[in-house]
Amino acid sequence: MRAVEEETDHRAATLELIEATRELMLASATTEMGLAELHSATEQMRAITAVLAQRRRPRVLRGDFDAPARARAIGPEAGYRLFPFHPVAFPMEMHFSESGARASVVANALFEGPRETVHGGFVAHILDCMLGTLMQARGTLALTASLEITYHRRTPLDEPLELFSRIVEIDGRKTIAEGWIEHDGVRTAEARGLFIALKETR
Ligand SMILES: CCCCCCCCCCCCCC(=O)SCCNC(=O)CCNC(=O)[C@H](O)C(C)(C)COP(=O)(O)OP(=O)(O)OC[C@H]1O[C@@H](n2cnc3c(N)ncnc32)[C@H](O)[C@@H]1OP(=O)(O)O
Repeated sequence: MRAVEEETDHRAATLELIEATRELMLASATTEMGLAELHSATEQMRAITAVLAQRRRPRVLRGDFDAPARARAIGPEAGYRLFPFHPVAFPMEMHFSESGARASVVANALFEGPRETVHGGFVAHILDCMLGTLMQARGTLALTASLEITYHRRTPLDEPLELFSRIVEIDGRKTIAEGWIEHDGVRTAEARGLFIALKETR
């Protein structure tokens, strides 16, 4: 067991490590350096992996469940970063109002599907995050029961994207939420999700 202060330092250091990992993933996937640099970088990366893998936890670190609700209580000026410890999750920071949420993102080359376009699976991931985290910010522990995505037009890479979500209807344990992505003020994709509040408490 680590002491509380050490734990805080360890999480902060892990955040930096994950940020560096994201940068490494993008650089690796897009580098045009020569053979010698590629072989050397591969060797160095394997050495780093060997060090880190000596002691591992079974799962990726998670944030505190109540953190989005705390950000919502402060207001839209407070940002909540999703999955900061997860290099594969789409990096985004949400801002909550009384009725909804928004975020501003840019999708880089790692998220490409069709040429110059965000992969449809990542579009769904982004929108599920916008809806699901809004539920979480409202203090509801719920799972996505269904998620319908409509792809109106291509969502471009390397361009500013605006994300939105809001609650449409609440009926007992069932909540319908919707979200959308805008580029240059035009909707590229929309989502409508059904969320079921779990019976069990956390
Ligand atoms: C790439 C890297 C990623 C990093 C990611 C980090 C992840 C972080 C994670 C963040 C999370 C992000 C979000 C995620 O990714 S959530 C993950 C994806 N979702 C799941 O895995 C959910 C799987 N499903 C279930 O567990 C159960 O089916 C649930 C819990 C949803 C309901 O089972 P439960 O036994 O509790 O409920 P019930 O049967 O008593 O039904 C209750 C009511 O609901 C109605 N109903 C139920 N289902 C449907 C349906 N499909 N359409 C229409 N209606 C439906 C049903 O008719 C009834 O209505 P009524 O008769 O009362 O009127």
